[in-house]
Amino acid sequence: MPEGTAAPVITCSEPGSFSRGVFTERHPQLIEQLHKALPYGPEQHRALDTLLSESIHGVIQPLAEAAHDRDQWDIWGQDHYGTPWLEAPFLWAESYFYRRILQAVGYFPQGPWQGIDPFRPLKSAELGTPETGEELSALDLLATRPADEQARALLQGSLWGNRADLGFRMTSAATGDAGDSSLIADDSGLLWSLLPAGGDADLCLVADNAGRELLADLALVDHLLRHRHARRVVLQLKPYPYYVSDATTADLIDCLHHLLRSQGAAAGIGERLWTAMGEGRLTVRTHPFSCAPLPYSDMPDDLRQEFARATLTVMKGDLNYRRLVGDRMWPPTTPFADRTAYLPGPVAALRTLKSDVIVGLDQHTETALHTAHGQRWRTSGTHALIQVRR
Ligand SMILES: O=P(O)(O)OC[C@@]1(O)O[C@H](CO)[C@@H](O)[C@@H]1O
Repeated sequence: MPEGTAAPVITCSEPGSFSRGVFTERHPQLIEQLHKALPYGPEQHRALDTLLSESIHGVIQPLAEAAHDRDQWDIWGQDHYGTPWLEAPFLWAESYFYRRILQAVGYFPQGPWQGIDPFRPLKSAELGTPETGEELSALDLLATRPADEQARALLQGSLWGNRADLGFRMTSAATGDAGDSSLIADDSGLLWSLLPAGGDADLCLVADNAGRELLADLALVDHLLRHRHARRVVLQLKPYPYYVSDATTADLIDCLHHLLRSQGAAAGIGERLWTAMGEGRLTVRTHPFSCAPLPYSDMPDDLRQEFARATLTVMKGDLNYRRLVGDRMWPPTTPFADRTAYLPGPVAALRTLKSDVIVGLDQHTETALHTAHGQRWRTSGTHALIQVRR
């Protein structure tokens, strides 16, 4: 297939497709939750409902005249404004939907709601769940195991932590698929060969969700720094709330406080990471492109240079995967290395499968998955992958 163009772009136009269900089933539930999450006034409630109705039945409207990023979105949206939401590229439309939620609740303009994350109540609730507590307690036992066993377990924790995505769980709870988990591609050996213990690696971790997933990522980062699998870690977070539970700096701080308030091994992780930030061994970046409705192949030069400096870039989660390989219906056997060749430096994807995009499988694996699960394995979050290109 010719580079980058031939596979169909995923849109929401097909009735019954996963992407259409995100707009027609998941988003109404999300807006319902947002109405209840914070004591919004009538204007905010109205704006949320108007957005929902526009996104299902209407055409894409531009951002408000006064929006600080109106010019940027006018460029990104020039091919899409005025067309039905459900016909626009899924990646573009979903990303813009989240930007419009922020407009509806008044997140950016000066005023009483400036900077109030509409998703924060959902994210905070997750940090207090018994499941989160159990996962942190399990770190005590893990700490008694040999370092390489800990490393492998923490990598798996970070990978499967991606299933704890709040947007995804709105529609997955009813599917009953949760027990059927498996790893459909496992390049973890290659990943560890790029991050040997006692080495000098610079790791760039492009984070995904806050809460449980970020806690698992932080436990992994702590181990990598402690055992010198990495000399320095750059953690890329979102500059503002996005895709329900995507991690911002505020979410990182919440997670660090949560770790510090915990008992045992978890508290130690919090303390070491706090120190590592103070010493510059763990740094945080919030590049505006992290919330762009575009694939990483369109990234600006400064971000490209950031990835080029890293010994390894690890991209967490489903959305990052869509942006990394392109949100298209690729033949599943398309090589991962081909789809990521544009990215300077080695890259790893750690992802549970929650959308239709998939590359890098061998024919036998794809056939077996299809025979056992139909198309559900692509979107149900029951399967995961670790794919690495050196
Ligand atoms: O990036 P994440 O958190 O792993 O997943 C984001 C996600 O829930 O959002 C999209 C649908 O809303 C899907 O691509 C994906 O399942």
